[in-house]
Formats: sequence, structure tokens, C-alpha cells
Amino acid sequence: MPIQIRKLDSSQPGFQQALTTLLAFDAGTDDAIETAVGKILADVKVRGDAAVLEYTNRFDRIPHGGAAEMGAFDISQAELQAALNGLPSAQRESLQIAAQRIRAFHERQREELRGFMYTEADGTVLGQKVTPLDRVGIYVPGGKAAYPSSVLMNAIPAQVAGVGEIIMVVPTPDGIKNQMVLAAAAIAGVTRVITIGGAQAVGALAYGTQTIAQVDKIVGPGNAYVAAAKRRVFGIVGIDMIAGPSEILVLCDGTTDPHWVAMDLFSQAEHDELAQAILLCPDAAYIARVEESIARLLPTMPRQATISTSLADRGALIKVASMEEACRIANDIAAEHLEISAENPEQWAEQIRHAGAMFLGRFSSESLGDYCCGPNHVLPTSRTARFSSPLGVYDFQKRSSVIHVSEAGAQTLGRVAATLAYGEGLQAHARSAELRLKPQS
Ligand SMILES: NC(=O)c1ccc[n+]([C@@H]2O[C@H](COP(=O)([O-])OP(=O)(O)OC[C@H]3O[C@@H](n4cnc5c(N)ncnc54)[C@H](O)[C@@H]3O)[C@@H](O)[C@H]2O)c1
Ligand SMILES: N[C@H](CO)Cc1c[nH]c[nH+]1
Repeated sequence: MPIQIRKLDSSQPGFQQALTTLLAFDAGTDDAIETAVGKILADVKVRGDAAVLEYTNRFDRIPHGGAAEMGAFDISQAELQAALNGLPSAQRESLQIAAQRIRAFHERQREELRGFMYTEADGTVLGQKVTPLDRVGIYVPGGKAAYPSSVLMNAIPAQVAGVGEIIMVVPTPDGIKNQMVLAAAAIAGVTRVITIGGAQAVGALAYGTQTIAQVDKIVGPGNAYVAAAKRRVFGIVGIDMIAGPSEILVLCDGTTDPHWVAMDLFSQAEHDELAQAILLCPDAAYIARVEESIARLLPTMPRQATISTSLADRGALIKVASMEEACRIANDIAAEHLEISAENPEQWAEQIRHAGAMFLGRFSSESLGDYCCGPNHVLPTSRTARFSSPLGVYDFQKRSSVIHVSEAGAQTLGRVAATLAYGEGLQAHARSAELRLKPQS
């Protein structure tokens, strides 16, 4: 099937409007998803398990007329361990290597995130205490593909942070459990695995049900339904970020094998029809070669239907004036993944301020980061990399301020506080500070 992919040129009038339209979700789709998610969440909040059971049976097409009770969706620790033991050794070892590398990276984050205390001259002690969250929900997607890597990426930082209970939800369409997903949960030390997904799983974790305890925070990626549900439950529970349909932006100077770039674009397009893959390049002849590679390689891809819809609806090959302009546009796009496939990639990376993860040089394919480089693959999408960060140990911790004022400190701070409190018209605040002042002799 001939592939239709949008071609844009930054020098053409209307380019900025075309780019804005490309980056926005189709409002019609968005509204439909929002309405559906609103209804599901309201129902789960009121009816709890009964609603979760019904939606799971329906959306995940649970066979034999569906499960009769929620217990059917729980997976025991013994089953997780059996899945790990039963994996072919190459799969088990690859999971273990990936887990070890992800753990090593996140251990470094923890070292950077320890609290601090300092003592002032008058003996007042001030500081910040870091504590892990008690109970978190991790969402592992599973509608169109199975994601053992996302189990590791979600659970390992939670464990490194010291979270008490890690509750994992993952849909099992048609009731089929993926053994690598279960094995990854065993490796990562997940507390409980429940095979539910979508907005109903997010609702169950956020509100709690008869059989699922409310969590403190929900993290993890998912499709547009999951992203919309997380956005809606924020405030009742914490969330990490909006990690929706995957995105890749390749910034190329025209020196990389075009087959490599085409396949890198496919690697994110194959996740979802709503995924987004974009190339920015100053060399028109090179863009034409990437287009040829796309046409040549696409028929060889098992997921070509998803890839072509994603490329046709949300993809683009964009001719820019220069690599400098490519960097400026990349900052505007603020993509989940940015590949800088160029000679001396560092010079361009210096100009990038907004990207979930940056892959520098032509050997750093984004796919390596998806599985085993070590940094997290749960990343902000839909331009939220302007203000969000990759999932990390910090998402599973919170900070409390610690204030221990000495008697001497209370004399100086008390006068300052009382003056400010009277200025605000808050007498009790002022008097509370003044009661601790020694009488002036
Ligand atoms: N940003 C990241 O860090 C990151 C990482 C991995 C994956 N992803 C993305 O995660 C997503 C995974 O999506 P997926 O679909 O494979 O799995 P998913 O688990 O996110 O979604 C499956 C669930 O969606 C719900 N659903 C599907 N159609 C529905 C409908 N019509 N009405 C109501 N609910 C419906 C169902 O409950 C189903 O269980 C992809 O978009 C992928 O690109 C993102
Ligand atoms: N590309 C996804 C993040 O958008 C992560 C992933 C998991 N498996 C393969 N890829």
C-alpha cells in the first residue's frame, strides 16, 4: 500500500499553522475519549468492583462470558515466579540485564535526592526530610502490545525509592497473560498484580474499591484513555505526568543511513495509530531518500497497518533551513524522544531545552532506550516535556520541611514574623511569635 506522509517546508507560508495542527490531537477524537473516560470513572467511583468487572470483561474481551468476580484478575506471587522460571533463558537473561541497568541508573538518582539539614549560628536547625510514598499504583499498558520493559521502568524506581506497596495493573486482552510481563513483575518485586486496564483500572486505584486499596499516586504510560483518566483523578491521588501515545522526533543532518532513520520513525509509530513520528532535516534530497526507505521497508513490517495510519495521520517529514532552525523547532515540539542523528551531536544537544529524552549520535537508536540503556522510558508526551521530566525515583518520594528553632533563634525570627503578621492583619500569628520573646531588660 503506498504510504502517505505529510511533507512540510519551514520556508513556506503557513508552516507554523501546519505544525501547530500536526501537534494537536484531533478535537473530535479527544472529546469522545474524554466523555467515555468521564463516564467510566464516575461509575467506578460509585459501584467499585462491579463496574471494574463489567468494563474489564467488555473492553478486554475476557473469554467465556467474562470473569465472575474480581479475584479472577489477581495474579499470585507463585504464578509470577513460575513465569520467570519458565521463560526461555535468553528472555530471562535479557530482562535481568535490563533490570540491573535500570536499577544502577536509578540508584544514582536516589543518591542525588537525599535530604539535608544545616545549623545556623544561633543553633536553629533547618532541613528537608525525604520520605518514600506508602502505596503506589503502576500502570503497565497492554492493549495493543505487551510491555515487560514498562514493568521494569515503573517498578524499579519505586523500589529504589523505598515505596512500601507497589500495585501493578495491566490489561490482558482476550484473557491472554504475557509471561514476560509476569516475569518482569517477579524480577522487579511488585507487591500485587491485577489484570485490569484502561480508565477503569485508573479509577479503581484512585478511588479504591471493595478489593483494591486506594493508592497515593498512579504512575505509568498508557493510551489516550489512560492518559485522560490520570489527568482527571489528579488531586485525589498524585500522578507522575501525561505519558500518552509515543512520539519520536528525529533531527538529522543527512549523514545517517536513511533506512536507519526510517526504521527509527517506525519504532514509535508501531505503538499506536495515535503515535507521532517526525523528521526534521535541512537536506531535501536526503528527505526524499528517507521517504524511499519508508516505502521500501513498510511492507516488511508486521505492524504496517498501525505504522501507516500513524505516519499518515500524525507523521511528517519537514525540510528546515538549517540544523539551528531544526533545534528551534524541536524545542517547540518538545517531543517525548529526540534523536539527534548527526555528526557532532553534542553541538546541537546544547541548543535543546525541551525533550523527554535525547539520543545523541547515530548509534543511539531510541529503541535501545526503550529497553535497556538504564534511563527511564516513561516520558512526557504531547509537548508536556516543556514542564515534565522522565519517571524517576523523585516521583516516588515526597519532601517535608524540618524546622527546629533554638531559643535564641526565636528572638530574632519572632520579631520579624510578628511585624509581618501585623502587616497581614493576622493577630494570632503575631502573638504566637511574641509569646516566645524574652522580656527586654
Ligand atoms: N509515553 C510513554 O512513556 C509510553 C511508554 C510505553 C507505551 N506508551 C504508549 O502507551 C500506549 C499503550 O496503549 P495500548 O492501547 O496498547 O494499551 P493500554 O493498556 O494503554 O490501553 C488498553 C486499555 O484501553 C482501554 N480502551 C481501549 N479502547 C477503549 C474504548 N473504546 N473505550 C474505553 N476504553 C478503551 C481498555 O480498557 C484497554 O484495557 C500506546 O499509546 C504507547 O504509545 C507510552
Ligand atoms: N517507546 C515507549 C515509550 O514511548 C516504550 C517502549 C516499551 N517497549 C517498547 N517501547
